[in-house]
Amino acid sequence: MSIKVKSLSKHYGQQKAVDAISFEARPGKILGFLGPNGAGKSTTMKMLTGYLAPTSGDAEICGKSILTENLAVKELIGYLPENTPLYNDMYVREFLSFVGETYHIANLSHRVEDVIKQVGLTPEQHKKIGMLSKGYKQRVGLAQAIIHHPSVLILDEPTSGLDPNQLTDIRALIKDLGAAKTVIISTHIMQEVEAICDEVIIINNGKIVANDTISSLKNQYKSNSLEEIFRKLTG
Ligand SMILES: Nc1ncnc2c1ncn2[C@@H]1O[C@H](COP(=O)(O)OP(=O)(O)OP(=O)(O)O)[C@@H](O)[C@H]1O
Repeated sequence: MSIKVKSLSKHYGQQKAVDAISFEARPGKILGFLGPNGAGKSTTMKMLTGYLAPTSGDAEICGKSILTENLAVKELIGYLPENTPLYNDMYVREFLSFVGETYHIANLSHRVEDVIKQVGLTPEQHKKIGMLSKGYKQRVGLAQAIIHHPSVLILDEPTSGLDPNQLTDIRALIKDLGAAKTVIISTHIMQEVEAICDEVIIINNGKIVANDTISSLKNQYKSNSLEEIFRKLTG
């Protein structure tokens, strides 16, 4: 298992944003992390990536604890946060080199070259990040998430606000990356889940209400519509 979440919680005052959730994720699978607004998806992702300390519980990323091996965990994970914060005044290559340096990547200029190709940034590679369209900014976000060859990718709504062409490209890229890595992706687009995810977790009010493959959820709820199942479990 490359991700093992053990009774993880985050409380904000009285509110249990994430309430003792446990789940596992393995390599070669894309796990869809679904739930209504405010369900606790981003909070969970921030805890797994070491950006937010849990109130209780723990998680292991490739055997390393998020509580005690925070630095090792950051090296194992590529993270694309919601509303990707990027340095708008930096050029694409400059930014990716900067990120690469923080990971002490050998042959960095080659790696930057490769990652630019991989995410389809070649035509825009000489621009400042602030000049890029949303879809290309998202590609820069993905590039910074994969530059250090992480085993685990955590992507928080990576396709929100993209046009249909960009959407197709980014989904294909995520699917491609998912072949060798463990990928967790949060999204509100059920079509996307059907297109790229192998398994789904549905979270509601900080608790897991479903954790299964799409086909077995459909069987269990006797419905062919993931949207309908989502509404049933979270409405
Ligand atoms: N820093 C914070 N302080 C207080 N409450 C917070 C904080 N961050 C998140 N919350 C609350 O925790 C709950 C879970 O938020 P979270 O952002 O994890 O939800 P989400 O499932 O990612 O939602 P969305 O789909 O809208 O992105 C929400 O009720 C939110 O208001």
